[in-house]
Amino acid sequence: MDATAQPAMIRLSGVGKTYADGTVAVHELDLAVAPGELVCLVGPSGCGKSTTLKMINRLIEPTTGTVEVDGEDVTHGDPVALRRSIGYVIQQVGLFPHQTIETNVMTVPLLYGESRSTARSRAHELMELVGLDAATYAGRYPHQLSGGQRQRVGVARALAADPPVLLMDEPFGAVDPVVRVRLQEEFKTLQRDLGKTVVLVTHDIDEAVRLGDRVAVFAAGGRLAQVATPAELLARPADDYVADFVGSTSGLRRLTVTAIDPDHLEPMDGVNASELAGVVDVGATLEEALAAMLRDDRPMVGVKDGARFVGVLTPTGIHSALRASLVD
Ligand SMILES: Nc1ncnc2c1ncn2[C@@H]1O[C@H](COP(=O)(O)OP(=O)(O)OP(=O)(O)O)[C@@H](O)[C@H]1O
Repeated sequence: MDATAQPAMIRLSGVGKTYADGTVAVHELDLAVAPGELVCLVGPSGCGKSTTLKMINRLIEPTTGTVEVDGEDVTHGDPVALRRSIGYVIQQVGLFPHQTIETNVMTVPLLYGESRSTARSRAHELMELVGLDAATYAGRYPHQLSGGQRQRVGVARALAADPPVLLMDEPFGAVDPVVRVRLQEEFKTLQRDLGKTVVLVTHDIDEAVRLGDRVAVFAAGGRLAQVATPAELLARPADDYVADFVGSTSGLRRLTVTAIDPDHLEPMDGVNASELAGVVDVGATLEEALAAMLRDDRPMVGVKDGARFVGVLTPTGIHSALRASLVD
């Protein structure tokens, strides 16, 4: 995408960062993030992802280029006001250890001058929003929560000021893989519902393609190798570096990001319902359809559009859909 042409909530133009010791952390980066979009920055360790994120909220000042948030050049404003308008979630959540969860989440509303009772009810509302039962957890201390629950509190606290923009640095990095996938799915739904603009740093390509509307792949020296939708990135990596980074299992990952296409369904006629491995919605991914077939050990899954059956999907249909996504 041309970083100067589209409407953007966040626009980085020619942004570079060279540290005092001469390390080029980010090199002439152009990236525009649309309102409500979730863009993942992914790449190996040390390629400038965190530096990029911190230049958006001015925890780090760029050496070159401009950073705009909602049309304002952030280098000209007050950095404290800027940081209040941008939620920031990091891996080690940074909760206050000697304060209860409720007090941790109330910090931001109180900073904004809310009364204690309004701040408390806002904190409870936010806890429920991220899937934590306020009655159970409000009075607990951070060490009495699991890693995944602490991460939820971190997200609740970042949402407390209702910022239009959230920056997240490896937000799900500290939790085990099973909890991680659940948090990712819940976060994606929450982000869609709230319409926040999100830039999320991860080194995990699976997380990036699962969560991102678009994925920006970084290479050493803070060079942007490709920005694309997950499906495009997996089907058409821009060069050998990206192809290698998305890996030899990119075919499997494409199952996760490719939706069922009604053109690849077979008619329902003559199919006995007992032959079906359940029913999925036409908006489901190929991964969900294949998972249903493997789970029930049946070679086809029914596909519904609302209440209406639109056909059945077989492994051959999945194969055709994957091939078609390569030539689209
Ligand atoms: N204060 C600093 N002074 C000098 N070099 C730095 C400084 N901070 C970061 N760097 C270097 O800048 C480069 C980019 O670092 P950055 O933290 O942005 O990478 P990253 O992609 O987020 O890495 P990771 O995935 O390991 O967190 C690295 O080579 C790092 O060593």
